[in-house]
Amino acid sequence: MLNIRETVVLGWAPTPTQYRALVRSSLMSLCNSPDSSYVSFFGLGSYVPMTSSELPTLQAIETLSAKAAAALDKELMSTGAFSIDQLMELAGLSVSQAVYRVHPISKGPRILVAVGPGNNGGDGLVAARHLRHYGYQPTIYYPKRSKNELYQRLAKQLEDLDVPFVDDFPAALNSADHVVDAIFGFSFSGEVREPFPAVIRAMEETKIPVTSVDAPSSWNIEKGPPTSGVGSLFHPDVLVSLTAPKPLVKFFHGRHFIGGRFVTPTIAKKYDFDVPEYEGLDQVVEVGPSGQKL
Ligand SMILES: NC(=O)C1=CN([C@@H]2O[C@H](COP(=O)(O)OP(=O)(O)OC[C@H]3O[C@@H](n4cnc5c(N)ncnc54)[C@H](O)[C@@H]3O)[C@@H](O)[C@H]2O)[C@H](O)CC1
Ligand SMILES: [K+]
Repeated sequence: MLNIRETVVLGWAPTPTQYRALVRSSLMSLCNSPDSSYVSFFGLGSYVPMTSSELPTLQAIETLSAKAAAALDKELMSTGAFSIDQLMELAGLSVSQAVYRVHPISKGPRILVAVGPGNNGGDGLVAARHLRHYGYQPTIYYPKRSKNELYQRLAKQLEDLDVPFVDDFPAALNSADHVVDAIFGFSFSGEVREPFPAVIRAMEETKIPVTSVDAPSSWNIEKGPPTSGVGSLFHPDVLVSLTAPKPLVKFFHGRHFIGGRFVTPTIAKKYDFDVPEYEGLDQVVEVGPSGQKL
């Protein structure tokens, strides 16, 4: 959409409704810009009478709390009639597509995937398989292997593709071109327990780009990065929010994608978020700071 200055230059006279939309979208981008003093400088809000509900808030992106995300997951697998395998396959496929977009093979094929003990880790295992089929060379760090049959099958599928599993994450980082952080998602809570503190520290310090699955691991789902200690300096370059962003996104400043193309309009309405506009075959949509499609 054109911004206010562009419309003035073009000499186009907007109708009151169009003007209102322009003011709103300009305010939205200004509010989300690092220099929000522009808002008062232009005094845009005073040109058109706007109700308080029309005025954008600083963080307009729609988010799902950890509790709501877990309830939604449960609902998809009960009334929604999905199996966990299906959801995880689509979640992992989304992650693989986001990695393909931000880190094409020409930037380096070696993808180190850090896999946690729960479903976030499962998304990472699925993403690694797709990345392998795209021609990348994934390596898996999976220190807390689950006995659950689903994860065992996902690991076997990778072994059958000769994808290596390694025990030393910091060492593996030395020969990686990109990292996928699939350690913890929306069920993470408290302080990071062993053996993951060293892994989070390595991701804090590395210069290699990191893509986090659903949440930067170690961040509180509502409050973002810990104020001190492990994870307080962890700022991944890319985040793939699954189904809908979690509240922690307001602390995230990198490239942000939404994936998990399986939500029905009815479920989205019930949980009060919009399904993003996926294009064509895409399993991810890149969004800006206020959740708008880029
Ligand atoms: N609908 C969707 O969008 C889907 C998302 N998926 C992914 O699933 C995760 C949530 O998975 P869940 O199994 O509930 O939990 P996590 O993977 O986040 O982690 C649980 C795991 O971690 C351990 N743990 C928790 N806190 C700590 C800690 N402080 N230190 C060490 N370990 C910890 C806990 O014991 C468990 O073992 C979601 O984010 C998406 O990525 C689904 O794949 C598909 C549907
Ligand atoms: K993660």
